[in-house]
Amino acid sequence: MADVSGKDLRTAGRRIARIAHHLLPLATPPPRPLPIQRSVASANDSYRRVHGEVSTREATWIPACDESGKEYTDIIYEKAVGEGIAKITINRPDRRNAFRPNTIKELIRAFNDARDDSTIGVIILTGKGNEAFCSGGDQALRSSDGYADFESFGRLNVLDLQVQIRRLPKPVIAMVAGYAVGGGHILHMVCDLTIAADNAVFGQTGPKVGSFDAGYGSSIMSRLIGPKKAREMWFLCRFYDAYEAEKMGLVNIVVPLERLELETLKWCREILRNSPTAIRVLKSALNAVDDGHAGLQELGGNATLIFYGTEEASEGKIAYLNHRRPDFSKFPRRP
Ligand SMILES: CC(C)(COP(=O)(O)OP(=O)(O)OC[C@H]1O[C@@H](n2cnc3c(N)ncnc32)[C@H](O)[C@@H]1OP(=O)(O)O)[C@@H](O)C(=O)NCCC(=O)NCCSC(=O)c1cc(O)c2ccccc2c1O
Repeated sequence: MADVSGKDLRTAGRRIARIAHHLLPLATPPPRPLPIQRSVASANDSYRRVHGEVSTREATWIPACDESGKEYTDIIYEKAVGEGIAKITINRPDRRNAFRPNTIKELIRAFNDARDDSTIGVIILTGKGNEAFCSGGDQALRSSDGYADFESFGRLNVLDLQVQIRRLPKPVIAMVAGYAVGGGHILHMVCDLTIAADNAVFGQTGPKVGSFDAGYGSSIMSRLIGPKKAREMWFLCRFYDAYEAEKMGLVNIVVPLERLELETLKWCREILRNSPTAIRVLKSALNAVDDGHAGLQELGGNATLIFYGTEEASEGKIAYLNHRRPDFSKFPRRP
């Protein structure tokens, strides 16, 4: 009998397995990959023992205003009592929360306030009611040079809002119930995270109504879902339900409509447990490559911000103010 080594046996075993695989009846489905686990919910790791469960209770919201003290008409701006969470709600439900220039001006004011308020760590953007997050620009106000409401000239000021959200050094979470379409779909895409209710519907409509967003609306989408799917979304203008959107990478999680706010609050509270500076730097780092010079500026600004808190940076400033040479000799030149 021939001398068969262990290696030969293993090779033969692999070949037989390969052939057997091809011979399997077609009806036998290949093994399904295990469902992706969202987070490891080990009940007893030391982090959980120290920090406890993240609360899923409701928040107590109080109306907020910005330094202008002006009333909001198109949005609702609120802060959660004692929580570090701001909520900005587009409040035009009878228009499926379509935005007009004034809506965008108010959103910009509220986002600025939430950015400057050091008690706020996370911002939720949402739409009033369950029918729509936002249906984009108000078509009734579209003119030959943008959208015009109280002014005689048109605007595309939603583009300024998109940039503001992208550069805002705190996480912005889109909380989506109902339609997020057209410019509303772009708004959720520029947010850092999207929590979708199971009734959410996503899609672009621009080419159907003679419009397009060739800025973030195209480039961020392509990054999020890939160039082929982005073409599909823009060229065909189909709508996608929440689960399809989740598969495409457009949303982080789909939850029952009635749990939408509680789940969003849980995500906010989980973020708020973590280091605000780490979150801030990470947001700018995650955007840096795509945002080019503006991305580097944001990331670089964070480096300067952190450096200003050091003794080494202070030495430079104090020496200048005291008209003496700075003594940097005591600071290490780290490898
Ligand atoms: C969102 C819908 C799919 C919802 O359909 P549904 O059947 O549930 O509701 P209705 O269609 O009956 O709507 C109820 C009510 O709301 C009005 N409405 C809804 N959306 C808008 C809107 N966007 N503008 C104006 N009015 C709206 C609707 O007319 C009804 O009013 P009634 O008086 O008749 O009761 C469906 O409503 C829908 O498809 N809406 C339109 C979506 C759309 O095309 N949006 C605009 C795309 S363009 C855009 O948003 C845009 C965004 C940008 O960021 C840009 C950036 C740079 C350049 C251009 C941009 C741009 O154009």
